[in-house]
Amino acid sequence: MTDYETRKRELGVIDFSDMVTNAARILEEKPAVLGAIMDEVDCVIVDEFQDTNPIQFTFLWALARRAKRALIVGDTKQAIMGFQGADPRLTVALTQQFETSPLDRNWRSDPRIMDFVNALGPCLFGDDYTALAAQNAAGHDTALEVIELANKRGARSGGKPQHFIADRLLSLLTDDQVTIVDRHSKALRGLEPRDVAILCPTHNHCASYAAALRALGLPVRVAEGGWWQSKIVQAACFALRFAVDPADNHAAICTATLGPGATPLAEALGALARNGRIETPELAALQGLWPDSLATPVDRLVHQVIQVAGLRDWCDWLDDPAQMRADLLRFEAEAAAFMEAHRDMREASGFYGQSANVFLGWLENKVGLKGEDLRPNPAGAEADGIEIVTWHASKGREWPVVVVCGLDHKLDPRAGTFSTKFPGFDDLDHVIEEATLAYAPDFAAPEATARFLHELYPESEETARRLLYVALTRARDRLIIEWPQDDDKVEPPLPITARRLLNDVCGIKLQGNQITVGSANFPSRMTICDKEIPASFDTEGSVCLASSNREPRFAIEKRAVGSLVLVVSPSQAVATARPLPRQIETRAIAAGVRLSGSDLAQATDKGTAVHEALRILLSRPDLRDRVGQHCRVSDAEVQLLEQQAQALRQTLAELGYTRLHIEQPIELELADGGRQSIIVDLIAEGTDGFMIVDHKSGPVADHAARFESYWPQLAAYIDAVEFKAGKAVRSAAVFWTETGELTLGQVLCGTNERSNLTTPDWGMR
Ligand SMILES: Nc1ncnc2c1ncn2[C@@H]1O[C@H](COP(=O)(O)OP(=O)(O)OP(=O)(O)O)[C@@H](O)[C@H]1O
Repeated sequence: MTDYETRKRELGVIDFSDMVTNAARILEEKPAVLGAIMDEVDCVIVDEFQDTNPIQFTFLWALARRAKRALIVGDTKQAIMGFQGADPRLTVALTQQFETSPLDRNWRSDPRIMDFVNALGPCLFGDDYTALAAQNAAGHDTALEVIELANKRGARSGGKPQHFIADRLLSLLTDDQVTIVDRHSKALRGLEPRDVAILCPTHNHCASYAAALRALGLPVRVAEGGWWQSKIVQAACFALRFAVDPADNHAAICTATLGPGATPLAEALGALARNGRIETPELAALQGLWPDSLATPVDRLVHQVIQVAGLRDWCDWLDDPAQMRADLLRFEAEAAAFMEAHRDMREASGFYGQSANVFLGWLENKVGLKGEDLRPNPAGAEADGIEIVTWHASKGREWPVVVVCGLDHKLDPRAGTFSTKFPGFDDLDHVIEEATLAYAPDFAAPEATARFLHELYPESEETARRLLYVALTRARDRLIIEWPQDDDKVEPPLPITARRLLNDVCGIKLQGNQITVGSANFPSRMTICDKEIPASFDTEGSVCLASSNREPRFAIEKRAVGSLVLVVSPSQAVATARPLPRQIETRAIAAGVRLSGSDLAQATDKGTAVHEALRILLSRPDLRDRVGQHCRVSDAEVQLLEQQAQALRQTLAELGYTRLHIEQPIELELADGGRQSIIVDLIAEGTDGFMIVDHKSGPVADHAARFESYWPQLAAYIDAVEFKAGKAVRSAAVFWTETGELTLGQVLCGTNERSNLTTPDWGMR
């Protein structure tokens, strides 16, 4: 661990837990920082407090205890993140030391579900359990249901639990009599797949239930995250990183080992150690994209990377090729979205520039937001499907109909895992200082492992109780419990399962059409399953809920897709009908600026900074003092850019253009059905026409030749400006920021006709 810490320091990097610990340390050691933050905060609110681990707590506590007001919301009954170091005793300690106001009402569930949960509560949590009074009226339909399985989950023949659940959901969804209360209108309406969730203990369970539902043509949303971690997406990310920085060894190793070549890790590391480089065809092809990759727009670069690394073909060799292709398509779509996202929007969320690394940071940030990591469904039109989530991921969520599955899953402590131990929580200011890390070793001899695991059983059982509580409290209208066969194990240690908790701890009994808990009876619909696979699976495919052939109620309506609209960017135009100006002259108008800041490593970042600085200096010279910090450029550079802005203004005025339109957006519909969305850096307006100026931040040697190569782009701007403004563009210019020169030419054609406005010829430049 010490070596790890030292190495991190040497490399100047931090890991995820450092982010929280360092932040907490800064607040502790630098009162001025804490003061500056707290000056801006009126109230600190922490939700889902029971899942806060003590490291996070130290950070949040530093804020909360100095806040003018603090509100902490949590429920120890739902503390299920122990594996991340959360300790429910922290919540208990807090409730003992501060004023609390218990929540004793429930606005979610049908009272018949709540009565059942309230009967189980004291069995699971003892006297600490506060019954929640249901606030909603009882519905008209069944609220509790049990599906009792005849087979054990592992039985080799007959139907599996997922078949019976899928079969039951199919009948519910095709029965017009089944209704639920619409959350918004409060009116009764028919049940739809999106109203239903299946809660499973593990991701593997989720996958098997999804497969069974799909086999019956039921639409499914496996709401587990995983797109970002999908093999193809990770491979694409690393390949992209490598394409913009072939010296990035980490990206090289990951691309070589993850990607199509599947080089063994030892081999890749060996090659790196011996030769300082790994040689694979993919890496060679990716390296070939460099250094052009630094200046290629990200969406185009992503496309090139996928092509040269052969990622699309590789999908066919992976498990679930359709899913992989869908994942990869989303990656491409995200690159396009990144390019299209308005610069201000990106910058507002802290992402400057358009480089590949900024894109990956932007994407990672986006994926981290709730609900953004879902994998696209390869079949499409599944957004309205039945959701399948783990018990853990169901926390905080709710659905009209919830099926709780996998009560037979073992929740025993596991060997080879770490846990955090805290001696006490009396002194909330110093909880972390006494903490220790405990490890449950995994020995070859099971009895040796068992000795260590033995003492973890009580804690695991507590967690199992809370997990069960979370799962049972997600339903609004109908709670369906899959009731597995017992495992028949009688010798201790008995496995910890939710089923055993319900049987042995709560004393649940299933009798006739009711569930009995102690002396209380709860009416419930009982289905006692056969051993055989349900008949609906014999006629596989004949049920017409398949995504391509589903009734409109189950899917997005089927309709012809209109012809695609081409969105065109003039910077990609490679040809124009407009003749090149006959005379092209270049004038030096100011000193050149070449940004040197290490913050702006990529060519595109530098270009963005120059454009942004000129935009501000031309349109809001009064904000000059804030340009340096905003654009991450030095004072000396701001001064040069300011001189350039003044020189531009003056030169344009001398040419007769006194009114400037800075970064003018223009949106056009083209005659051939395309759309053009452009931003012209500078449109200068004079009495009898316009001059357009485009800033270029790269080096320039042959001005006239470069002007000519940009001419299709400038011509597209001219067309657009003439069409929108109805006045002629008299001249066009490129302002080379690196040299402070202006290259300009007289525009030869007159006012454009709308019919002339067509998609510029574009392709790979
Ligand atoms: N005062 C209220 N009036 C009507 N409906 C409410 C009210 N408060 C909450 N609800 C509804 O009750 C449901 C549960 O609310 P919410 O998710 O905030 O509860 P919670 O305490 O966070 O639940 P849990 O911790 O079990 O996930 C939601 O559908 C919410 O819209």
